Amino acid sequence: MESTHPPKQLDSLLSEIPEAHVIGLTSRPVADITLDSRKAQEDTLFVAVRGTQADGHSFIEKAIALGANVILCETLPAQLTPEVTYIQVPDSARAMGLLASAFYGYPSRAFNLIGVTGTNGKTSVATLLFRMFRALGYRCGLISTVQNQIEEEVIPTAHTTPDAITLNALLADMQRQKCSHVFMEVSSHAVAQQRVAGLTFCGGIFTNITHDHLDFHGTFDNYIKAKKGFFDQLPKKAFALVNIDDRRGAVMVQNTAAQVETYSLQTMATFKGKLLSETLYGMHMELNGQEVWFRLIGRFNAYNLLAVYGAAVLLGEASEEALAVLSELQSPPGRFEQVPSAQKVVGIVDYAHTPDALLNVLETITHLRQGNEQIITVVGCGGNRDAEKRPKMAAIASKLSDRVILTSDNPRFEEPQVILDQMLAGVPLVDHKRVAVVANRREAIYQACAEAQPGDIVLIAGKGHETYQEIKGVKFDFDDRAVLREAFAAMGK
Ligand SMILES: CC(=O)N[C@H]1[C@@H](OP(=O)(O)OP(=O)(O)OC[C@H]2O[C@@H](n3ccc(=O)[nH]c3=O)[C@H](O)[C@@H]2O)O[C@H](CO)[C@@H](O)[C@@H]1O[C@H](C)C(=O)N[C@@H](C)C(=O)N[C@H](CCC(=O)O)C(=O)O
Ligand SMILES: Nc1ncnc2c1ncn2[C@@H]1O[C@H](COP(=O)(O)OP(=O)(O)OP(=O)(O)O)[C@@H](O)[C@H]1O
Ligand SMILES: N[C@H](CCC[C@H](N)C(=O)O)C(=O)O
Ligand SMILES: [Mg+2]
Repeated sequence: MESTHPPKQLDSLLSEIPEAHVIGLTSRPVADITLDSRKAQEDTLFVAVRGTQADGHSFIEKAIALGANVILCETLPAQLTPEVTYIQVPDSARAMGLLASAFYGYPSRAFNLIGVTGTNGKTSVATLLFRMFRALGYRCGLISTVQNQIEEEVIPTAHTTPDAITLNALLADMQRQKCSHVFMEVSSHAVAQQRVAGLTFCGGIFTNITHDHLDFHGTFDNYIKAKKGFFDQLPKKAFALVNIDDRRGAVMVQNTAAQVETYSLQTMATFKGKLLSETLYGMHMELNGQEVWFRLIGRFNAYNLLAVYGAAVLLGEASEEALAVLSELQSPPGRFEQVPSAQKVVGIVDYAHTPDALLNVLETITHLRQGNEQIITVVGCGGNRDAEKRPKMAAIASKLSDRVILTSDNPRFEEPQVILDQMLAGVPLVDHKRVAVVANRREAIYQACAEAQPGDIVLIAGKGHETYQEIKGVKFDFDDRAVLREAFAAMGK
């Protein structure tokens, strides 16, 4: 994002990073901060970060050639350019977070900032909170996988949690637009890469942790550490609201300074819920003794609703009013989104792209099925992402569906057939006869519709709200909901 912010003096920023070793002038203007050398301009501060593909340190000269006057780095170049100021720090990503926050005038201190972390449920919880607080009359901001939003204004995004500079620029916009509450997803990548360093949160929420992103974190322990890192950073005044039914819930908050509060469907907790009954249209729950009907379904959504309710109460909202608003809210786009058909086939598009999410969604569908209707699942796994989840997701799909069509998700730079072979390897031999492989996602959805009889349930999993399919660096238009609707119509279903 290009900065529209007034220049700052470097001196005033340096107090954020007392550990820094500085070479060169410190009384000079900083017009912008960037971590991409290609975006450097006159008076830009360039941050050299070691990434997964490249080392930002190798682009220092390029940034200077484009006008960068300050370099923030971990290792000094062998040759220093005389007119340039070098700031050497042990962790440039972390220093960047602190500087970005100061550069934009500490926007996160201007409102209530709530971060949501966990493998699944972040978008659901953050979006429900955003919609709920707007309905309660507050001016709100949202930072999520689907989109960023300031009140009515939608700002497209490519990340769940943007980099520290983009993020602080966005938060500064939210401050300018007088938001009082901002709800954001905090991905594990974001914590590991220090994208949220320097932000002041007034609350953190932990939904759950299950298998995902082992390609990036290496081990499950590292993945847990990344998520826990978020709670370790919370200030004393903040709340840390955790799902205590998750095995790792207690670990998340063992070193936090924040006030710990819990939610649960199973045990004593600050916010205790019970799922009383559910249909395809909603569920009936008890929350701290109050019975409420919600428009969302699935036990996983009972957890999400508890988290949202708990956060609202911790933010000072009256319990009855909060529940009244919450009971009217619909699921976010692509989360258990139903696509109706004339012949009463039940179409469901869901963003389940982890083993746990797929299991939850299929268990919910199994629980809701009335009799002999078939469950037909179309699912794939993304390329250039965790490969270990592929056989697991296929195994879950084949165990809990009558018919499975394995297909492509976003292949990115991988060969679709290689991903499909890895998925198929997880399907027990006895189940192979119920599993088809159709690499083309559109054809796979059409095949599922062709096989569906009235009353059957067709689940299209993995891409939810996404409106593209990414193949070899190109994003082609593709929307599961539109294709499913089109397939139903084409077949007169
Ligand atoms: C794995 C990962 O998180 N990658 C992110 C990371 O890129 P990277 O570490 O690979 O960067 P790199 O290409 O190695 O380059 C290193 C540094 O050199 C710089 N560079 C590079 C080239 C050049 O000419 N000049 C230059 O200065 C780059 O700007 C970068 O600072 O930093 C980049 C800049 O912030 C991100 O855009 C990029 O996101 C990529 C596109 C991505 O796909 N990320 C996904 C995995 C992600 O972050 N997902 C999470 C959500 C996951 C979830 O919860 O399900 C998210 O929060 O979105
Ligand atoms: N609390 C939950 N527990 C387990 N599964 C959930 C939960 N909430 C949602 N899901 C499932 O996970 C999918 C993704 O949900 P959501 O988008 O809210 O998660 P997320 O954490 O934001 O994911 P991402 O990491 O991609 O940002 C949903 O489509 C649903 O299948
Ligand atoms: N935030 C997740 C989204 C995965 C969505 C799925 N459709 C895929 O492309 O793998 C990721 O970047 O891993
Ligand atoms: Mg999300």
